[in-house]
Amino acid sequence: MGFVKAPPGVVTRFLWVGGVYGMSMQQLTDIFAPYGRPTVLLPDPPAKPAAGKAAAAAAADGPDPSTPSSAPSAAPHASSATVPPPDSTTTANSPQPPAPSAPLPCFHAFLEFEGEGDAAAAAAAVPRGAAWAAAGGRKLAINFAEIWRDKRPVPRPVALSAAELGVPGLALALDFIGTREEAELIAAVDAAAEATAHAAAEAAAEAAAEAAAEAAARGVEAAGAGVAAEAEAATREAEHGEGNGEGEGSHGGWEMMAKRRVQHFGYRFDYAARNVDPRPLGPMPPWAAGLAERLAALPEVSQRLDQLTVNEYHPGVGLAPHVDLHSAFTGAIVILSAGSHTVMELRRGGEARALLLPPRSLLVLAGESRYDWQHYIPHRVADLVGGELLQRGRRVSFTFRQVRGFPCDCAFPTMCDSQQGVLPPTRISQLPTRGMQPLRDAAAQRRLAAAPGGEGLPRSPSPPAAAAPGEGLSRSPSPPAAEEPPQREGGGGARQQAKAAEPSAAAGAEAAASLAGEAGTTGRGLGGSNGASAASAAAAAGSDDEAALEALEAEHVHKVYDAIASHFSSTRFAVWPAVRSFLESLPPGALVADVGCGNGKYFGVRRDVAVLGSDVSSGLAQVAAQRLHAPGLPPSARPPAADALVADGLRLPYRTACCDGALCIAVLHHMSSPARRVRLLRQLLRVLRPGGRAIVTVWAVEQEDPAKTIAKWTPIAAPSGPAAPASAPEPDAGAAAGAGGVDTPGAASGAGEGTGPGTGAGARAGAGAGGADYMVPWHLPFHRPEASKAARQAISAQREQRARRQARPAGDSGEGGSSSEAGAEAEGCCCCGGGNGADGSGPAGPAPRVDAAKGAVVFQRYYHLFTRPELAALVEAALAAGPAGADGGGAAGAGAEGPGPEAGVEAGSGGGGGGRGPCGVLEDVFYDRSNWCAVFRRDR
Ligand SMILES: O=C(O)CCC(=O)C(=O)O
Ligand SMILES: [Fe+2]
Repeated sequence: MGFVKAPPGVVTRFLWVGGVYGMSMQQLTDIFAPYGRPTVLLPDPPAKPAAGKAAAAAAADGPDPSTPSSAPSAAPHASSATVPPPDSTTTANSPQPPAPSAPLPCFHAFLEFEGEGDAAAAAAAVPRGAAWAAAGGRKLAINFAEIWRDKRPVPRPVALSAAELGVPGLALALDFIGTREEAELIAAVDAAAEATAHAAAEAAAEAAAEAAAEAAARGVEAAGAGVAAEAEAATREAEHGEGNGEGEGSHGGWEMMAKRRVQHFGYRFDYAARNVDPRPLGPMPPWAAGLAERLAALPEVSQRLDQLTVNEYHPGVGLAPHVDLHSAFTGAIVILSAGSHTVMELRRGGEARALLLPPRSLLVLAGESRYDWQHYIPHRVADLVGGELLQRGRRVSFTFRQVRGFPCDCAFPTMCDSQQGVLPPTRISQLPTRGMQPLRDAAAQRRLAAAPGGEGLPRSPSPPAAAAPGEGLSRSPSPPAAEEPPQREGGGGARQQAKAAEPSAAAGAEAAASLAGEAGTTGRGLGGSNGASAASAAAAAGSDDEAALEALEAEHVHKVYDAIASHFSSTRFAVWPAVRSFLESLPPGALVADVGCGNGKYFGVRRDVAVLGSDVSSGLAQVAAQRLHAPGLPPSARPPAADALVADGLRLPYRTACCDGALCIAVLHHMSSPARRVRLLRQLLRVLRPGGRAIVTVWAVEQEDPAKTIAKWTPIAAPSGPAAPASAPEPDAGAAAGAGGVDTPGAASGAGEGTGPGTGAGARAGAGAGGADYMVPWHLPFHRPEASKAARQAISAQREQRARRQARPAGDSGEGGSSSEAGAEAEGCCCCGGGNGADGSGPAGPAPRVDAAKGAVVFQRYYHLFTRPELAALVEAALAAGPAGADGGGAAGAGAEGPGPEAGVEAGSGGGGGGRGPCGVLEDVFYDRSNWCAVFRRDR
């Protein structure tokens, strides 16, 4: 226990007084006597260099690098500022306390007062930075101090083998390489760094000459001088052979981190962005490639290793706790130690274990040890291992990994960034400006462009042409542009992302503040219910007003997915077993239409099947397209045989009968009327060839965890009455009914009446057999880059709506003025967009809103939840009606689909099969984790 300066703002009864050297204790007591006669406490004498400075360092291991220091902000001073506790101050370390009148041998002392008031008065009396007459003209520095209890951890026992450590998936091989190879490897990385530095210096010199010549030619002397000076600075920097610490890495060449240096080969890891730069750096040098191959062949590894990070640690330097980003690297992490031992610790939850990594040893982190435990190296100069003190020397570690192109699907979601695990931020990723500065000037850009292996390296070969899975398929008019990573100008895509993220957070905050202000004026809070204006959506949902339905879906499905595409995509990666087994049931070489493909997560599930993905949200189609051309894919990886385009599922731009299979996963529930659902299913039937099969999944009314789902959603009451109870007819009833044709969908709004065999009620069953409509929120966190735009839009939409409401004559609450919902809007609800009929602004239910408490922009998505019989009956109805266009003539062969044909069916013409009965069969309907799934086949 001792004392340290208190953090700013903390007032205690102790004062830290600097500048006391040569004063006596008596003098100090006298000066401060007017404020309560404090006791003077002296700090420890400086520690004697003992057998163990290192021993002390090892035993009093520095605080865990990841946890905030147990001492307050002045912890670095702890050892020098430490004094024994008051009762032993003058005995423990100073057996001969100085006489009261003897000059003090220390530069600072501590004063203990009776109470905080006395200490505060004394502190206030000391002139800041000026001579103080009462102290004999000395300048005293003054601060509050507080007791520091030494909470430094006792060093934990260090395991010597993987078995002893006992973390599954971890393997340690001792003496994996010999001393000669060890020396060669270290020499190779040093040489690589030197070569890079040299080349960069030459390039910089060239650039400097070029820039100066250019400037001189232009006769702009001043500018020329400026450019030349910059270029010269760049040369100097390059000559030092180190990056500028801002992550301008290259292929080889040391990058300076705070305390250690790193080099990257194959791909560069950007510590500021905390992600791998997807652009390959070029082939690894032979020494690294050879080693990578050898390691890859180990049974514990068994995977290609295409990325190498070399870390250099000097004694006292460690590494903060982290998991290697799941989404960036796949499979095992392989670490070869050279030059010196170190101790690596692994921790999970409150548990931590330490393992000795001797020089020349090989560590493999796989499975649980790689995905679920953080690893780190305590910052020490020596390690106490089995009672023996091992001094650390320069350690160079070689960490080999495989870059991953797709989100992680591991079984350890806690630490999985792909699965929304909470990754503690690293120090570097929190630095406010680092990694965001644009490259300073053209000369420096040229320098980087010219550096071998640097920014100017040719990009990975242009992505292979996407598979052309069918003849005569029309693509979206403008193929989706690759979204990320942006072209970077020396600064890197990650920097741009980081930059983009900053204003978004700011915009979020600004948005929140702005709304908070407005909330004040309306007298309403921010987080209110959406129920009020959800009713306006209900006016459209389930009705037969086609324009209103389209507008509802545009607002509450398409626009939302466009706005949240990349965030949504980051949460969608798990391949559903049911969909996988459906895909596996298809013949090799099958062509599959993935209608509403979202981020394209089913592309490539089967490498011998071509998937044609389409989505009405161009945002999601872009994400899916990016998957095909992802620069993150290692060059050797074959992209899946797939393509992505923007298309409306109700108007699929494909030839009739061209697909062997169809996926329609989590799409049908976004269709806002029974007729539109049947239309979508009939489109699937149309593109299937006879014998082709489809799987359709929808959200079920029977949610597995209703408290976390339905209870949080906003129900939309059907305009013509409440949804039917779940006691709907068994599928067979609907199936039987379906054979007789399809009723007018308008009739379906008579939902809840129940349907029975012989009523020809397939579509009617689809409408009302227990299903229910909801608005389901999506929270787009402020820190997402896309949140900035969304927040601004949400705010301006809300302002407009408010303005419209205010402009309305008093008492006019709109069309629905008599309803309580409209009433609520008329009061000026600021938490939801309202909008619809109430102010004639369109189809909207709740508009996106900024929720300051949740730190997110909240969107509302329209969903229709299904019962089993309802889904079954809907499919039966579509089978009975036949493929889209079958009854409308003409359109089917044209490869394009107008609304006409369905209109015929919807109008009740039914019997698309020309009275020949259903065109196929419903093979199965089953429940899978809150979803109903139907598999059906087209037979003719
Ligand atoms: O240097 C080491 O041993 C560990 C390196 C590491 O964990 C990393 O680079 O992610
Ligand atoms: Fe690591």
